[in-house]
Amino acid sequence: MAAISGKVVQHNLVAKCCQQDRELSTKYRLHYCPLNRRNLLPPVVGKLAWNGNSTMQLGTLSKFKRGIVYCNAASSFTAIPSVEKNYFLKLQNGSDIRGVAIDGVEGEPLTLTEPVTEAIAAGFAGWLLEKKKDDSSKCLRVSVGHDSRISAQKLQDAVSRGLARAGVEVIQYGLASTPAMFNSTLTVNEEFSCPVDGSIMITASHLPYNRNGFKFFTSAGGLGKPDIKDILERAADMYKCIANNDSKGGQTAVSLTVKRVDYMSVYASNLVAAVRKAAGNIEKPLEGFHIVVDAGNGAGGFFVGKVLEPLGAITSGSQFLEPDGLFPNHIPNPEDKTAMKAITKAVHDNRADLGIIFDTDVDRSAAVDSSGREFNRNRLIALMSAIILEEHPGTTIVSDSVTSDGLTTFIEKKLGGKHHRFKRGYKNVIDEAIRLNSVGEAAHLAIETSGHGALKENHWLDDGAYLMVKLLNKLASARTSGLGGSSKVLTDMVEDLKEPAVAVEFRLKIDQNHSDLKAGSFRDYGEEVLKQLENTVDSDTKLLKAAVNYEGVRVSGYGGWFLLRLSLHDPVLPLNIEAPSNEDAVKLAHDVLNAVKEFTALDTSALTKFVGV
Ligand SMILES: O=P(O)(O)OC[C@H]1O[C@H](O)[C@H](O)[C@@H](O)[C@@H]1O
Repeated sequence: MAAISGKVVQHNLVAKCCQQDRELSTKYRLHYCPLNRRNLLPPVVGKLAWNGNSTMQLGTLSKFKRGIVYCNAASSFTAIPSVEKNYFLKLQNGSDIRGVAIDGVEGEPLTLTEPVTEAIAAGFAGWLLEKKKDDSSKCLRVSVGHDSRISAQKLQDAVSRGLARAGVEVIQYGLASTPAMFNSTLTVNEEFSCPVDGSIMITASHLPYNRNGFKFFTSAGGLGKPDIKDILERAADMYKCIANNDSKGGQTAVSLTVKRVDYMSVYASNLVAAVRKAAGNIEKPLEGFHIVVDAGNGAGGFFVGKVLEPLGAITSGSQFLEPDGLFPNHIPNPEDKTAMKAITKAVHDNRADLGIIFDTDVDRSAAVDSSGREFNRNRLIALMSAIILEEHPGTTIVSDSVTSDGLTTFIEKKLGGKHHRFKRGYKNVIDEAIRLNSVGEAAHLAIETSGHGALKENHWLDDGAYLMVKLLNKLASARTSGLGGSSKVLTDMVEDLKEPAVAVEFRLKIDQNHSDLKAGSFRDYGEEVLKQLENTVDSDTKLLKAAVNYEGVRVSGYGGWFLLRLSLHDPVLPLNIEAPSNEDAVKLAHDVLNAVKEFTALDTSALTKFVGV
């Protein structure tokens, strides 16, 4: 743990340091704009005032004065282009912030610049301070971690500056997983400066190398859409403040303390403890199990050395554990076919008992059994449901909307649980499970086919590593109770899951510039497409609309089903089809195509190809 302090120097020197030594780059000296608490109440545009004498730390102020923003130092950037508020709002991606952090990809201009990042971090600090205003006696602390992206260090530095502007104590974790960042708001361990009041994870999950983004946490969980909007609005005002001061050239020297903490060791030791406990307090409950991990060069490599090996597992053949933000081997994403092939091959090549794969920031995962069968998508949900329903008989399993009919039958008929098929989006699924519990319906698992899975017992946190821990618990406890020593125990648990012969997904793009949109939004256009499809289905006796459905149009027919819905983020209508044969899948696709063909802004070429027209 290193405490670093510094004085103001030119930012270009900082940039040079960053280039010279990534590891040491946070030992910068920086310009600093220590907003006092007043700055962090909702800013009122047009009432910015500058106070060259105010160096008060946030925690020491007790009185609030709304509407006036005090800044007393210069920006750390030499030339800050002015941007509109809308620029910030466009960075919102559901309950995350996402943007382009590396320049050079055609058609993808840089959006997450350092000043923008700094303003976003200051916006979060402002939001957090307002939430914690009743606890004004202490200086707030915020942990910052990142995945393996090549822009990580640059953004971590900018985030730290933004937080420091607000007088917030910055605790850097370096390479970390998203769930670990949330956990740092709950862990009580003063040696590691925990719990923190808030946490920022710098990640863009499985998106290409040039993207990056932020997820935010407090002890209440991940922030939701309205909070993100609030933070971006604050950031837009903060940005003005930075740019304004920059143009005036004012600078004030203050020091910044950055603590570095190896929190991933704390987080991993909790996972180790959970498996040991489940196995009856055995020190090495996985001794003899051969488990290979594919971290896809993301942040998940820790799972081998810090979780599996202390538990006694053999991990030889694990691959792509070293962080590499160019992702040279495959996209770190369990939904990606190449990624799943890679871990399946590793299981075969090493004759392993189990394969585990994580996405870049480890909030998602999937597994592969010793025969190479995937525990992914519906099969992962089925396996997790089997485990959770053993622990909580009759409980409700909340899933996303693209889950199969076979899964419902499995959960309800075989496992005796209740399947609540809700909407796509991990936050939607988690929030729905929390809501069900609040109205008296017991739900212990919220899980998406994407590999996001959250358990009530784990604070409703979608944690890919924790999901895998539940599988390891099962392996270890089965062997302890003499039920065998291989992943067959897991495979047997989902033996009765009926899987469709054909499962396909088409992502039908809406051309936002097409005249057929009549200057309306792609969402309105997508809704019209869905309405049209619904009307067509209603008049077709071979098709049956799902009685209960929370998203898009879900229809049964020809022994299978389809779901057409609006993407959460993109101008896209994803179409999922599952059917007992290719012929039946084509029939379903054909019906959808017929219903939507007059929507000329919708790219149905892939669907047309599939039906062979
Ligand atoms: O609606 P889509 O475009 O299919 O995207 C939906 C997905 O978006 C993100 O990746 C979220 O993290 C997932 O939770 C969600 O399922």
